[in-house]
Amino acid sequence: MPDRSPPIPVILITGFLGSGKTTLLNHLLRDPGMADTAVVINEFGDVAIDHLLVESAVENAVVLQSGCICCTVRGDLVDTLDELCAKVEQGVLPPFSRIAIETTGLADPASLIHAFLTERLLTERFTLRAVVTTLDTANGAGQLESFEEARHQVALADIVVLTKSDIAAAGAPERLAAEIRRLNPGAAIRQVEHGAIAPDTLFALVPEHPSRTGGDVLAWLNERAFEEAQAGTHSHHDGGIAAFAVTLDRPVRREALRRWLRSILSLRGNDLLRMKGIVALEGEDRPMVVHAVQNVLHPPVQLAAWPSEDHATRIVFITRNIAPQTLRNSLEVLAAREAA
Ligand SMILES: Nc1nc2c(ncn2[C@@H]2O[C@H](COP(=O)(O)OP(=O)(O)OP(=O)(O)O)[C@@H](O)[C@H]2O)c(=O)[nH]1
Repeated sequence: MPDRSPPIPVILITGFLGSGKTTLLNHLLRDPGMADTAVVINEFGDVAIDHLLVESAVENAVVLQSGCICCTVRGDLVDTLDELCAKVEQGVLPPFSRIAIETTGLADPASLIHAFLTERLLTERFTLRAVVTTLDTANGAGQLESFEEARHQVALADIVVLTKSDIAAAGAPERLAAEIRRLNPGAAIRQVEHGAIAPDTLFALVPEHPSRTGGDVLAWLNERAFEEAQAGTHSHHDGGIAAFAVTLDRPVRREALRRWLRSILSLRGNDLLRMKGIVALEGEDRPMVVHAVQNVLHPPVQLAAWPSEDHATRIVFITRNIAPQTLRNSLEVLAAREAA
């Protein structure tokens, strides 16, 4: 596959066991606009079943059978996507212009996201367009309370699709949406019955990752949602997950930012579920966009210009067992040192 072609977008569909991933995927694949989608379905256990349930694009489905995608992702994912590209080159499979990956219900999507950010064979050819998490409205609250995987799936989502509201108690979608906003204030939330949503409508909910060429950085950061979440009440069933925004009104030196990122990721990377920010650099009029998922830092991107009048540094965090004040303090120390 030529390296110069634009990266192929990847849609990651995750969500707890039975939450409606396959139902949603089937519906999306029925849309003519999704005809050139390759589907990768991860199975847990010896017997691959889910790919039999995906109705369309079956000839493009590739099943990872060597266990849970979240444990063995690197080799498997690279091999699988390689195999897919090779089959296209050999004319065995039709060309595709996007990939949809359905994970097992017990997958922690962090390892997959890591792979797409760090694995050269993947970063060269693919770009993660959206992480879509299905959450069963009837059972979601209990799953979030009992299973760390379910909390991570929600914390790392760009879009949470609330399924099965047709069979849930009255008020359940609103209660669950409040819980989701607390875990991941930046995620878009959409109630969908039996997977019935058009792909264009679904993906319009996610701004693309900002790059040198633009992108809606303010929508991507969605900092206001984090501030509102901070102001809200806190539950005792959150597994130590906190979502908050930190702002700094003094610019920081490029080198100091680099050191702060390195130390925070190496010391607390595992508990830093997600970090996104726009940073004012001392002596420079173009801000830096930073983005990390656990201990993996996406290469920082310097934007051509500030996206609005507000030139303050804003960083949003979703953390596990890290007090917001700890991160706030470390950033303030960074800024104060620069000012000294
Ligand atoms: N009533 C109702 N049932 C739904 C809805 N969405 C999915 N289902 C049903 O829920 C069951 C599980 O859906 P799947 O799409 O197989 O869920 P999944 O997340 O792929 O399941 P696993 O792959 O086993 O983790 C199926 O019987 C679906 O028909 C919905 O919005 N309402």
